[in-house]
Amino acid sequence: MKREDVLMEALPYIRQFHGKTIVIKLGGHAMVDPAIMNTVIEDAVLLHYIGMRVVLVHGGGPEITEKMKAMGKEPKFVAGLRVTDHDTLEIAMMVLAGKISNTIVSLIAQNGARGVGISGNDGNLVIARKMDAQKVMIEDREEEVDLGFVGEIQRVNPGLLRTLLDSGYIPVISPLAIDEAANNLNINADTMAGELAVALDAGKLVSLTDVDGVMDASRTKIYHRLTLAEVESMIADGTIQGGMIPKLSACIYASRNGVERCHIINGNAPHNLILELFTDLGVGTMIRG
Ligand SMILES: Nc1ncnc2c1ncn2[C@@H]1O[C@H](COP(=O)(O)OP(=O)(O)O)[C@@H](O)[C@H]1O
Ligand SMILES: CC(=O)N[C@@H](CCC(=O)OP(=O)(O)O)C(=O)O
Repeated sequence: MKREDVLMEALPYIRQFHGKTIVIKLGGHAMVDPAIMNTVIEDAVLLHYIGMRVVLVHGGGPEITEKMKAMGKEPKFVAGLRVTDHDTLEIAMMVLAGKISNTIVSLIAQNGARGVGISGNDGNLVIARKMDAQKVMIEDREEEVDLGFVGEIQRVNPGLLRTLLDSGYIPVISPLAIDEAANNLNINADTMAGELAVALDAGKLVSLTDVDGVMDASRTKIYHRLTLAEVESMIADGTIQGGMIPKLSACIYASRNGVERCHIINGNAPHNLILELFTDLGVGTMIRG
């Protein structure tokens, strides 16, 4: 393709996205290589400079798991959610709101923009309640498992985010929330990103992970376009599993509540974010209602 054709393909998208809000979720599995992570932030800063209102929500599951193991704790997940006791919550807060948030904010500064790291508990941004015990099958019996300090989001007060965006900052959000009694709660980062996208009337929700997009059951074929009905049937028949479930549940929720497009892309290949947004075919999976 000629260089001018590349630009011409991108220009209509640049015009279309100007002024729109985009919530970008950086999965823990998409933040393993610092050099590629830098290209993701380069892309996010580019989107900011072409006039998009960029909000970053980060995960950090693998790093929380690593720190738990180093402290002799065995991580446990139920339906993709981490069982979070008091010590695990402290580790999650250190890793998410401490190390990862600060790393992303520095990368934004290195790329010439201004990031502000906040958690869902800052300024009562995200109010949650402790999630009810979940039913799981253990051998042949159904048992209830208490997830501990894991939150179910009740409401979002996006005023603080709007103020930051209006002032030209890129907010970087850690997936923690606060309950009515001011306890901190651990939230799945994809769920958090979906809720924030809806609260901000975002045009787009993009989730960066470690696979190219939503794949078939044999994990050999990627789907570039999926409808909500197709996603629901792939969850029901078990094609979509594990950490992909909260990701796609967030897409379903966001799409049903006004977010125009949701994308799942691989964050481990350089510049996939702009390739997905500014090319006709894209590189990952785009979901629409
Ligand atoms: N149908 C599917 N297509 C692609 N990946 C899937 C699918 N079902 C389950 N997965 C798994 O979901 C994982 C991504 O979720 P997760 O590990 O939670 O990532 P992240 O830390 O980026 O949020 C993939 O690595 C893959 O193993
Ligand atoms: C309740 C719950 O599961 N919280 C997640 C928060 C981080 C996260 O979601 O990170 P990824 O996006 O990298 O998976 C956890 O503790 O792992």
